Amino acid sequence: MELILKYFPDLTEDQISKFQKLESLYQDWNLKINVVSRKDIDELYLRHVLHSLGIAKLISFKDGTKLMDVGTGGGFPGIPLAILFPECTFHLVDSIAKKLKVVAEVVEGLELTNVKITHSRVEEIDDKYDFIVSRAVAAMPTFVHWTKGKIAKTQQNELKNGIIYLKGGDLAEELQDYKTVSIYNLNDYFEEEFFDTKKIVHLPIKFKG
Ligand SMILES: C[S@@+](CC[C@H](N)C(=O)[O-])C[C@H]1O[C@@H](n2cnc3c(N)ncnc32)[C@H](O)[C@@H]1O
Repeated sequence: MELILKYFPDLTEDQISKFQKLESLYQDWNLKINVVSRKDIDELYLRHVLHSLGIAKLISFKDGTKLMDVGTGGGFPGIPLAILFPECTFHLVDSIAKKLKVVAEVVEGLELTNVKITHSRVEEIDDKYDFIVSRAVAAMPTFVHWTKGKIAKTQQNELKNGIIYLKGGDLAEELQDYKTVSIYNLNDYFEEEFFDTKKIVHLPIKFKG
């Protein structure tokens, strides 16, 4: 938890309490439904919570921003972002119901009122968002295809509406066709070795009505 405060020192009491509760909620639910690996549970705050919050080093979402987390799995990056941005709405989507059971329990345990959960493939979702966030779901061309038509026209934030994706490794080949893409290194924000290879990809998506 100190790790989160190290990089996000201005959290409210309510946010601190919610971040603290995450550990026991995930520990309990992970014993029943395994959604996070054992190693990752031991390093929940580093590998999941802080990694998810990396997005907040790139952009502080304006109140009212509408986001979807595609392939949220156990709730990452959606849950930590929903705690950090209580005035934004988060739609967490995954095609595997079992994982969403854990997400639902965590959302209930934290009394998060800005999170909606849907069991679906993202292709079936018919709505529009300022940003689609994600981590470790599909290669960018596939992901762009799946999320086509789901980005809102009206711009509320300085960063252009589109996809914000947490990715690792060498992205040059995967992203070569996207001329407007920006890549940010998470080790510019966080000093822990875990982030040395981790990046945030921002791909603005033009609205096509
Ligand atoms: C490797 S997990 C990542 C989970 C989470 N984002 C994280 O980083 O911890 C990938 C997740 O994407 C989901 N997924 C894959 N394809 C999907 C699709 N077309 N629509 C919705 N979810 C999908 C899978 O069910 C799985 O939970």
